[in-house]
Amino acid sequence: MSLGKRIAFLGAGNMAEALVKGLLRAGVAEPREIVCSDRNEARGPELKQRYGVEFTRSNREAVERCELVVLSVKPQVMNKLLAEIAPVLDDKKLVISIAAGVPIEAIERKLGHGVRIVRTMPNTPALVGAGATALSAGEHATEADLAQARALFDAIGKTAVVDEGLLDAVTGLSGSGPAYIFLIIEALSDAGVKVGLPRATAQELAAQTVLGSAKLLIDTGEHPGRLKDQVTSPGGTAIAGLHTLEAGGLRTTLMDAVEAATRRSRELGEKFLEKDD
Ligand SMILES: NC(=O)C1=CN([C@@H]2O[C@H](COP(=O)(O)OP(=O)(O)OC[C@H]3O[C@@H](n4cnc5c(N)ncnc54)[C@H](O)[C@@H]3O)[C@@H](O)[C@H]2O)C=CC1
Ligand SMILES: O=C(O)[C@@H]1CCC=N1
Repeated sequence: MSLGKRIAFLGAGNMAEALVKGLLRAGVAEPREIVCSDRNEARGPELKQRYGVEFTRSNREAVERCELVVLSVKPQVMNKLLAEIAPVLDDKKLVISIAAGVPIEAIERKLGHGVRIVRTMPNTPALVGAGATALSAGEHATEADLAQARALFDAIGKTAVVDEGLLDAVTGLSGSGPAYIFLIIEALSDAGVKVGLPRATAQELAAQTVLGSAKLLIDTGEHPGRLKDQVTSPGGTAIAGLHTLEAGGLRTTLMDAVEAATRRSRELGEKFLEKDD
């Protein structure tokens, strides 16, 4: 059922579109309750045609028409956006940021103190109702604000409330994680082709194996190591494959990747704080 709130998306790119589609799919918002704004005019007809949502090139107009305001531009243009919308934002509106790295304090400073902010880090599988989002409330956001923001993201996947200091780590793991997993699926598909499978079959088997393994882990609550052991017969095929992955340093590589992305999220935040234009 619709939450009965009008939601503005300021910056209607990839992540905003994933959220819009996920929210409509879940039925928590009606198309007429969603107002997207983007400086790229071409997004208007695309989004209207795909989802029937409202579109404007004016960020201010989108803010004025909505109770919930989602900040969904890149961190690099956030300061400009905040300066533009500050005059039309008051404490009656709830601001939800999805931007990597941008600290709540910096948004509060730009928008004026007292503004109610929930900072989040979603991911693109929200588009199909399988997102993973972490949320953190700003100083002036109430319990009800956090619950409201959480209800939006609960409709399109799983949520967790964390301290703001952990959001860079979330960005490194689940925010950026779909990119790692798509790379892995692409690599497994290539591998399937290398050992003789047709491309389409290889990709279908690779994707279903990732989906099925995640579902098995979540549904059973088993430790991943135990589930791995169940695939691994003595002297069999899986242990031969695992040996090669260990020799190639897959675990370390994944840890390094999450660490690098976390670091980058922190850097984006620091740059944002330095650049107060
Ligand atoms: N793509 C992803 O997987 C995720 C992205 N995010 C965050 O979401 C935000 C958006 O990322 P994407 O959607 O990937 O980027 P994107 O580049 O696809 O979308 C950004 C949109 O903002 C528009 N834009 C730029 N300046 C604007 C302005 N002044 N006013 C209005 N619109 C403006 C651009 O035309 C573009 O359509 C970023 O802050 C990113 O950190 C968070 C989680 C995951
Ligand atoms: O690459 C990025 O900056 C965004 C944030 C999380 C995923 N993509």
